[in-house]
Amino acid sequence: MAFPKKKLQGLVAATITPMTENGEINFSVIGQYVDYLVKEQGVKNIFGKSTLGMSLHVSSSQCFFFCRLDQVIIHVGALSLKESQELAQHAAEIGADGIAVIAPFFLKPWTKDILINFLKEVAAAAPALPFYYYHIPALTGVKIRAEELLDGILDKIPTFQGLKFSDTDLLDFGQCVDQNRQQQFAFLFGVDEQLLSALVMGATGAVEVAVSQDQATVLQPG
Ligand SMILES: CC(=O)N[C@@H]([C@@H](O)[C@H](O)[C@H](O)CO)[C@@H](O)CC(=O)C(=O)O
Repeated sequence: MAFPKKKLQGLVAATITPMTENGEINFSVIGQYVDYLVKEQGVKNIFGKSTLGMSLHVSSSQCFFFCRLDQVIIHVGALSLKESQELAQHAAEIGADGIAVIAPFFLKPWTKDILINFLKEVAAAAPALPFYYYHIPALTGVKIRAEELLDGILDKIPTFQGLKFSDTDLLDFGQCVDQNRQQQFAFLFGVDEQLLSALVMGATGAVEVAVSQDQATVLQPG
């Protein structure tokens, strides 16, 4: 498959994970939630199993399937490589448009090569899907600069298509953009407070929260 596929740009909504009072995923309200995102907020792209959706704290081997959207990117990061690969395969099976992965965050990769090898193995599990690296050092504790990671990344991960950059280091972000102008990468910014600056620097889009806490509460059952 030739990459890039459809370039991911503009608003990409990070989604919540609706829960029942018993702590189970509430699949029954997902249709209503998607209606809200599409009709009320004009959302066309989503980032599922996001940080906002507390994906790493929700027990589920299943990805949600959202239809009626242009692109659905599913986060498949996990501490175990095998689990991450299974989630990547599952995302491919249910028709996701791309997968994203954070760095493993307990026993951390301490060099770029170790991190790249982990990401490469996950990407290889879903070879037809565009791959995005989700850079969020404040939560993973993995401080390898995104600019360093992107250097030569296509040689290692041919499906690499972009970066979700959730860090306040705008120098790093700017270098990622500047040093990859020849590529068709998506640069999605994830720190709401710095979005304007990031857009000026060349962000192609943003992963943002498209639902307030009040609205999220409305989606919970009685
Ligand atoms: C990592 C994170 O949670 N980012 C938030 C921001 O709204 C973020 O909470 C805010 O900018 C921090 O002040 C959103 O962009 C949603 C998001 O990117 C995600 O859930 O992955």
